[in-house]
Amino acid sequence: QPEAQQPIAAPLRELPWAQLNFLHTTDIHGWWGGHLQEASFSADWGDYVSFAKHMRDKADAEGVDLLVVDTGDRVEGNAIYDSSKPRGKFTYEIAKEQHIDLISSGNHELYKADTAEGEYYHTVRDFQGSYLASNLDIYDPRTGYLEPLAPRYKKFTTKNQGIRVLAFGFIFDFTGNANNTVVTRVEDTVNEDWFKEALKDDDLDLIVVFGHVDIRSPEYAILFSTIRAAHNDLPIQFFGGHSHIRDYKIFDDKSVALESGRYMETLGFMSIDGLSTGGKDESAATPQKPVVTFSRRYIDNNLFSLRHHSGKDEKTFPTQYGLNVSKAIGDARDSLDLTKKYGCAPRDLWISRRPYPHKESILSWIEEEVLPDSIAESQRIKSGGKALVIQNTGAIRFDVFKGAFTKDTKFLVSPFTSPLRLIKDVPYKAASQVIKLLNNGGPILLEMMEANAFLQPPEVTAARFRPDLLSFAQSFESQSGGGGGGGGQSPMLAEVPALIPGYTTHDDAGIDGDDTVHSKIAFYNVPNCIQSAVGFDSNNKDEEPQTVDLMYNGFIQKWILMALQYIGQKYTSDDTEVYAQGESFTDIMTGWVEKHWASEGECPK
Ligand SMILES: Nc1ccn([C@@H]2O[C@H](COP(=O)(O)O)[C@@H](O)[C@H]2O)c(=O)n1
Repeated sequence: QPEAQQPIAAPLRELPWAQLNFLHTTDIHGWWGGHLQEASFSADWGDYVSFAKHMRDKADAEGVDLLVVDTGDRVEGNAIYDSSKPRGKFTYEIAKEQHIDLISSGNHELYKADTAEGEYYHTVRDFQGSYLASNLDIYDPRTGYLEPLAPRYKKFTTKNQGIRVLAFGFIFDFTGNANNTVVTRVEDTVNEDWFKEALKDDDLDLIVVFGHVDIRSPEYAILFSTIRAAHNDLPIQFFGGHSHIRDYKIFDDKSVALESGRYMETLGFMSIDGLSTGGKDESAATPQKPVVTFSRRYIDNNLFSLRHHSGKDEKTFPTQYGLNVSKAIGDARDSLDLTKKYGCAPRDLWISRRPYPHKESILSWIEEEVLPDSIAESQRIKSGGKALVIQNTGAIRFDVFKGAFTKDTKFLVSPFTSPLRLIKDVPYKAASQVIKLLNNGGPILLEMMEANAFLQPPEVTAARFRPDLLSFAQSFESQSGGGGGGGGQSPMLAEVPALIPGYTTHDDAGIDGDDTVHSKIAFYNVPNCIQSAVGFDSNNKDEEPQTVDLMYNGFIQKWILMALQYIGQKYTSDDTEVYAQGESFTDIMTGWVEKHWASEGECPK
């Protein structure tokens, strides 16, 4: 994109090409334009189209194969999707310009009935032959009959090596979908006849399981053990998503899983050597080697990396097709007026690069400034009312960088449309317990685990399977380096001068997965929810009110009501109402920025 930052040269690790190679994206969430404010991730979907073309050409020239995979959550999280009317107006047209061999749905394609229909009418059709839905059905909007959203599985033979692949496309055991789709639990799917039949095939060289599933989840554990029981020596390659992190899991010596981050930051590269091949004809068939070798690389999505890995330069990298896609993205951005400025952010605000609470925590900013200032303007507070306002941290999707706070920023931080809701005059003794139940273990958290529904940012939720992700020990002051954090550097990387802060992934294969050698960024735990007291000081016992309005993001209503029930307060959804004719947190935050950060002209650097 014309406004994107220039990529910065950095030490790179090469791509480990092999007999079968994959490019993998996941959790793009509408970031088709890439990251305009971050040099490390400044390439866009058009650049990825050019890159994939060069990679396919290279594979063809060397007689190996390349498959392109996307594992869902392409929607919600960026103004290109969320601010267009209808939502998705540009997204489907942009997405379909990439050639994708294996594609599946995420949970964000299913939260709303119209988004699932968008998937059915656009993406499933645009990627016919590639889209799989092993455990996902939709009520056909034309007939009303429940049908698979797409074929359950597919078997195909790769173009150059003649590798016979059986592929499945899954979604995790998601329970928050609208009622026009049905997700079958993975533990039930593996007992369905079609799944057992599909596995009864001896003419296979590889099974690929791809999906919107955390690679360390129980769902993938079940799929691994079921498939391994049916094929004790067959290589199985998993691709996952949903937790927004880079990760690689080794199931056994012939099965691994790759997860490739989020928001167009990462292009996952995976390769396998030593597979048997059925051959394009029988005489070309080859047996599986005694050792099957799997390798992975997480590519930072910027032009420095993409040019290097495709062996191209500034002139030879862009294809005409890729340039057209980039232009279409730019035109969409212009037509949505995404550079419209609401104000100037005076400092960086981070979701998890700073501890909470902290002056540079976006959660502290919302809790201490945005919500109290904004809700204090309401008639009920002005006329002496008091409120507790609860916001789930997972609804805050991205950091704010010092400088212009634009329409782009608004939707990156808070893309969701849920209105703020409230229950009037809840006894304070009960209302003040709710946040504790939502944050501190106990029955509500068990219910959330059971429903696979979490309130934190996904990358923080991911840490439940990976405690090493978190920088627990350090205090912010004790960390080296400013802007990028820098806590907990490994001795090896700390000795390399002037590295750019970025991903330093530690996965089952070690610490050499990232293509770009970076210095480490701190990553802190955050609570499920934050809470603001409005109209009184919650730290002053003398100001304790009798009752408060309990306000919350409408997305978490189920959990608020459940928490109240546990405390003995029997409220139902009939007792709730929308705040300010349905104003969303997104609108409230933007209004606050316009009022408090307004500024004419360029923002100070
Ligand atoms: N309308 C929505 C949808 C989701 N969230 C929060 O997002 C987090 C999960 O995100 P994924 O990308 O992993 O699906 C989770 O914390 C949800 O609470 C939301 O606030 N509003």
